[in-house]
Amino acid sequence: MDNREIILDVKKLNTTFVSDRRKVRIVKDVSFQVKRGKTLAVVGESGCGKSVTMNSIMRFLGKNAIVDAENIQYNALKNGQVKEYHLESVKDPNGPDMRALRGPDMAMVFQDPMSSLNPVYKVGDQVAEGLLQHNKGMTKKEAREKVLEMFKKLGIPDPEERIDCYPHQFSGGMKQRVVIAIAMICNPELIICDEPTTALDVTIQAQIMELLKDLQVNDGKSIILITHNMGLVAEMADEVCVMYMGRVVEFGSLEDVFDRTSHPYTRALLRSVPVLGLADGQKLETIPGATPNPADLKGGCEFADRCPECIELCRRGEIPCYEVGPGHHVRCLKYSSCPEVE
Ligand SMILES: Nc1ncnc2c1ncn2[C@@H]1O[C@H](COP(=O)(O)OP(=O)(O)OP(=O)(O)O)[C@@H](O)[C@H]1O
Repeated sequence: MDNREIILDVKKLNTTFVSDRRKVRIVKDVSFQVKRGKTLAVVGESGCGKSVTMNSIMRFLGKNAIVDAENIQYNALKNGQVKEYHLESVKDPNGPDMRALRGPDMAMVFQDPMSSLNPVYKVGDQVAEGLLQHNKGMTKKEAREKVLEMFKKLGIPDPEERIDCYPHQFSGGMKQRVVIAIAMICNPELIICDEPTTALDVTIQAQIMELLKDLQVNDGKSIILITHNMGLVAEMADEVCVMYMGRVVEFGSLEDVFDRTSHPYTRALLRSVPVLGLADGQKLETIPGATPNPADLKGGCEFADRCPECIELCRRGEIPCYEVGPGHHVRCLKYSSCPEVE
């Protein structure tokens, strides 16, 4: 697949946090691709490293994080031409290279709108800030017009009045629309949404998801959606990346992961959430055991202690990833007769 089709290519991403006492590797050899104009859902239990993976790509982590990768290639498509950016070689996470990309190319929407908005500034000014920063010649009046246009597009009612309000004057759903406006205002190609609706009630959740789907389908945006909600995955995702303890354990199309589920962890994860409702008398299952502490891991498959199909070999060395079908990758020795993925 060429760079036109792939907007983000991540290969062997590792992130380690360093404290005064020890180093803990949280993200381990993570590889995945995001197709242009498609939605990739990233799922897995709390603490498996989904946010750290995305924050490593965006270089949002603090000084105690060591980010290392073979490749973090962002392929911008502007005026029909592809331009490659190698984010793995960016030295300063807050330097001009990353700052130029964040906003006009890649943007992030976080879970809690309140922590993304500054309570003491008018929402309109917060949305305009990115525009003015990235378009040096733009006047405040022109920026205000663009913000009004964006508010209308995102379904914020009475934009002329709302633009001069403060965050506390907005409901949760409206605040999240403002956060999406901040992410969208510079027209990025790739939007990373980290559980964008977790803090919202169910009806508002559906509206925000519809908005994101519309941005993907009608504006051709590429979306990475981190979520715990398998119903949302089924509705939104073209491809799914399943993570467990900092590793990608299964990656494939929505159909691969939902209908041809291959990794024992994905199977357990799908059985533990009501995807399409349960049959009469059927109980929701839980995954036995608990996620181990990342600092206490031994060799072998991280899921071994909780896996019903574990064999002795699973506890030794690194477990390779196998291609069980076209583009369907599974990190499990059950598939060792399939070709190994690098
Ligand atoms: N700045 C940090 N310093 C040290 N450890 C961290 C830091 N940020 C995250 N971690 C650890 O990294 C692990 C993965 O966290 P992460 O937030 O990526 O999980 P997640 O899969 O996104 O979980 P959730 O679904 O709950 O958001 C956790 O064990 C967390 O404690």
